[in-house]
Amino acid sequence: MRCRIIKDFRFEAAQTLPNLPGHHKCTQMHGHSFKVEIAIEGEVDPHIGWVYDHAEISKAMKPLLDRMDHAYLNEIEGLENPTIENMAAWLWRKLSPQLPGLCEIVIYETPTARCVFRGEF
Ligand SMILES: Nc1nc2c(c(=O)[nH]1)N=C([C@H](O)[C@H](O)COP(=O)(O)OP(=O)(O)OP(=O)(O)O)CN2
Ligand SMILES: [Zn+2]
Repeated sequence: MRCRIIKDFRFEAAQTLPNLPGHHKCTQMHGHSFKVEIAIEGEVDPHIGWVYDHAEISKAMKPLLDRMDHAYLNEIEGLENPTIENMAAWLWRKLSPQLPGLCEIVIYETPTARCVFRGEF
């Protein structure tokens, strides 16, 4: 049996988007309450009854959340231009070596705006 497991995370962070035209409001520093969904797909172990412990996802995310939460994202190496698209790609590069079956990362920067990334570089 194959299943997709999804774990949600939240963090608060500040950002500017430096590559936008100067008149764009997002060139000003501002903050978001980000939500991240990490999805893993795989075979369910027939004895244990799970793909793998979703605590493994939390473990892999912890150092990344520690860096991003209440941070100015632009100061993090690789996030100098922290659009949600670039943030999703950054997370993918960090997580994929540790999380077999990683299949989708969704980042919400507001309740109505999100990016879905499936590892297609
Ligand atoms: N494709 C992307 N578009 C935008 C991004 C992004 O990362 N990828 N980011 C932003 C800014 O971060 C901005 O702060 C988003 O804030 P928001 O209030 O959602 O901006 P809007 O004016 O577009 O939202 P409304 O719901 O229309 O008020 C912008 N775009
Ligand atoms: Zn923003």
